[in-house]
Amino acid sequence: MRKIVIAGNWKMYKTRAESLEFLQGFMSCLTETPEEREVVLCVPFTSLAVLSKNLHGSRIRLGAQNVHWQESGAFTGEISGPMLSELGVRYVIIGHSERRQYFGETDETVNLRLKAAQKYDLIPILCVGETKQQRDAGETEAHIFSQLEKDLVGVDQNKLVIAYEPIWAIGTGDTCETKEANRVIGLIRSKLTNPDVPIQYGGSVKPENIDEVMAMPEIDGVLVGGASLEAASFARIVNYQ
Ligand SMILES: O=C(CO)COP(=O)(O)O
Repeated sequence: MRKIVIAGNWKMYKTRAESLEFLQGFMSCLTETPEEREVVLCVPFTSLAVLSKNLHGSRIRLGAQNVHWQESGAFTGEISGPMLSELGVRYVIIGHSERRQYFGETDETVNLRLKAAQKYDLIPILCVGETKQQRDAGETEAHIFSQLEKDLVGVDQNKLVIAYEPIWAIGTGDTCETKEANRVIGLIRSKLTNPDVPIQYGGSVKPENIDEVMAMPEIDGVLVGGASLEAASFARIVNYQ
């Protein structure tokens, strides 16, 4: 059976104090959530330590938003697998479209980061997705298949989550039609050697559309940006019907 993974991607939001405040509110809303749903908070590096300390004994998992492929070295501004593992981090987002677009991340570096994450016992959440231009040109499938082919070379599909995030649906309020997201995710699954890899949908997921998204048979969870920043809103998403 495929695992359900509901993850928040806080991006570059929340100070340490704001993170702690969120956690207190969020934990009080989580009591009813079915145990089999994995709940993950992918937070800025500066909030990892304080959340790790306060998550002790909780079923919420901690996630980071990037990891370098070397164990240590002269790589200013980067973070390594052992640094994250030591803090109790279990998941790490890799290849988010914002990293690919603004920070020169390529399929080659994404591949290196995926393998490094697994080496240090972190479960990577690999993000793939097309631009509006690619969609309009009918290139959605070709683009995503090319990303998967390059990104997944040598990656263990037993320790992996994939997020389908159409770039045009991120932060725009313009959600991909749930049936279309379900179709693309089915295509992604057809390219994997392990059909049980959880595949999430990401892009303008909010309390108003979560039930419809999660009713789709191919969708195994969500990667949520803006709506994960507020405790009640993310709790409603985690507690989908
Ligand atoms: O990029 C995203 C999650 O990684 C999606 O962001 P939004 O939910 O704000 O559209």
